[in-house]
Order: sequence, then structure tokens, then C-alpha cells
Amino acid sequence: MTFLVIDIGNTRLKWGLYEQAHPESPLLHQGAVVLEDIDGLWESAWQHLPRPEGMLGCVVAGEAIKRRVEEHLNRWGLQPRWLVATPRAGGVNNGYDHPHRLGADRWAALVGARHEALTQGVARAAALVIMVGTAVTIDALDTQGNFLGGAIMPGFGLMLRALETGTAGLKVPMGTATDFPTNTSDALTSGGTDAIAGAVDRAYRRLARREGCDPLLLMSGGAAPKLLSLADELPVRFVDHLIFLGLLVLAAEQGLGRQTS
Ligand SMILES: Nc1ncnc2c1ncn2[C@@H]1O[C@H](COP(=O)(O)OP(=O)(O)O)[C@@H](O)[C@H]1O
Ligand SMILES: CC(C)(COP(=O)(O)O)[C@@H](O)C(=O)NCCC(=O)O
Ligand SMILES: [K+]
Repeated sequence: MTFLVIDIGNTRLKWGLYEQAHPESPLLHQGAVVLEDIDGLWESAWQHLPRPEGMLGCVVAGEAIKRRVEEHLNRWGLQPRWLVATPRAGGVNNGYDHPHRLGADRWAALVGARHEALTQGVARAAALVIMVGTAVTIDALDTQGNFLGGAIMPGFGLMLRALETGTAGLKVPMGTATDFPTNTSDALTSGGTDAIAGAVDRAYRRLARREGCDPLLLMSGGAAPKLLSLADELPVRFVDHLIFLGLLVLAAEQGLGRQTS
């Protein structure tokens, strides 16, 4: 069999085709498209895949996008299943005031992170989960797998666009992050990088203090490579497929391996 996982964010749809609905399953095929190109997803990629026997997805991009993807899934006769955050699943307790209002992508990433943390040994099982996409989220898991809460801030693109539209003098090309920027492009890129890195640093220290140990620091998302330099200061691990991993853990738990259409 094969099992499809989908992560639809506010910028891109990411998909992965796995051998089975299981966290240790091999990844067979994967791809990503920006939301503007979603209508071509069947012709460009999915029609060439072996038909998945089941799927689980998370979507934070809204109903219209979700329905367009469901039309593609229908061509396989595949019943769409979209994750909603719950009070407890995949070994994680959801501490959000209204658990179901937590973004499904954050929920999947937390479940994936908990799975990662446990495979590293209980002493280091607290984790900080950073997703760097359209927005940046910084979510904390304690040593027991309780999601304590987490912050949302604008991602690189949103920060730059806000500065561009809100000022007259900041319409410049992308720059490079440096310690002491000496031109507008570098100043903007450095500002965005420091804003995110500084927020991560604060959250990391806060969680370490609370849990009395060094948390696992996991970073994922399309723009995570822009924060590579953070590894000079913090023990950050870049993980490619944290959301896919969480979706597989949850799919296995829900017995979605063999869905009927
Ligand atoms: N081909 C690409 N098209 C658009 N953004 C890209 C691309 N490659 C990397 N990125 C970066 O990744 C970010 C989107 O990351 P992603 O995790 O897909 O976000 P989301 O889950 O919010 O859709 C963009 O803001 C951009 O910085
Ligand atoms: C925080 C998010 C906008 C992140 O979206 P992304 O950057 O992945 O496109 C998304 O997880 C969301 O809409 N969450 C719902 C609100 C919440 O989590 O509190
Ligand atoms: K995301």
C-alpha cells in the first residue's frame, strides 16, 4: 500500500507519499507547490503516482484551497481526512485554551517532535519546535509531552512586506544577514533574522529554566535554511519532515493504514 500526507500552509502545499501509515515508513515520493499552482498538481505530479490507499492532511490555508485539493483526491477516489487538533493525541497533551483552535500544522509538528524526543531518550524529552514558514511558530513541549503553549510571529516574507508597504524608503532587494549591516538590504535581512533568532533564543532559555534540562531544539519549514547561523549559538537540529512525521504518527494511531474509499 501507499499512504499520502499533505501539509497545506499559507504559501505552499507540501506532500509526501509513504509506503505505509507508520512513522518509520520510507518516503517514496515528495513534492511542493505554491498555492497559486495547486490546480496543476494532478497533471504535474499526482497522476504519475501509485494510487494511495489512504491520506491524512493538515490545512491552515482556508476552505477554498482545501476544496480544490479535495477535487484532486477525488480523482483517486480517496476520502479526504484533515487533521484537527484535539486535547490529546500522539503522546502529546494539548495545553491550548481551546485545543481545536491550535493550527493543525503546529499540532502535527508537535506530535512529530514528541516522537523525535522520545527516540532520543527521556532525559532530553523536553522540546522546542520552531516552524519557519509564512509565519514563525515557537512551540514548547515539556518533558512529559505536555504542549505548554507557543508564540506566533511573522515570517521573513511578512516582515519584509510590512516594512515595504509601511515606509517610503525600504523597497530594496533581499540582502544578507550580517552582524553590523551597512546597507538597507542587509539591514532588513539582518533585522528579520535577528527577530526570529532572538525569539527562539528567549523561548529556549525559558523552557530550559522551567524544565531544568536542555530541551531538544527542532527547526523545520520552508524558510528554516535562512536560520542556519543559529546553529552557531544554540544546539538546533534542522528536521526536514516534522509535520509529515507527526501526520504518520497520528495516522498510525487512528488506524488509517487501510482506508476504504
Ligand atoms: N519555491 C519556493 N517558493 C516560495 N517560498 C519558498 C520556496 N522555497 C523556499 N521558500 C521559503 O519558504 C517559505 C514557505 O515555507 P513553508 O514551510 O512552505 O510555508 P507555509 O507552510 O506557510 O506554506 C517562504 O516564505 C519562503 O521563504
Ligand atoms: C500560525 C499559522 C498561521 C502558521 O501558518 P503557516 O506559517 O504554516 O502558513 C497557522 O498554524 C494557523 O493559522 N494557526 C491557527 C491559530 C493558532 O494556531 O493559534
Ligand atoms: K507550515
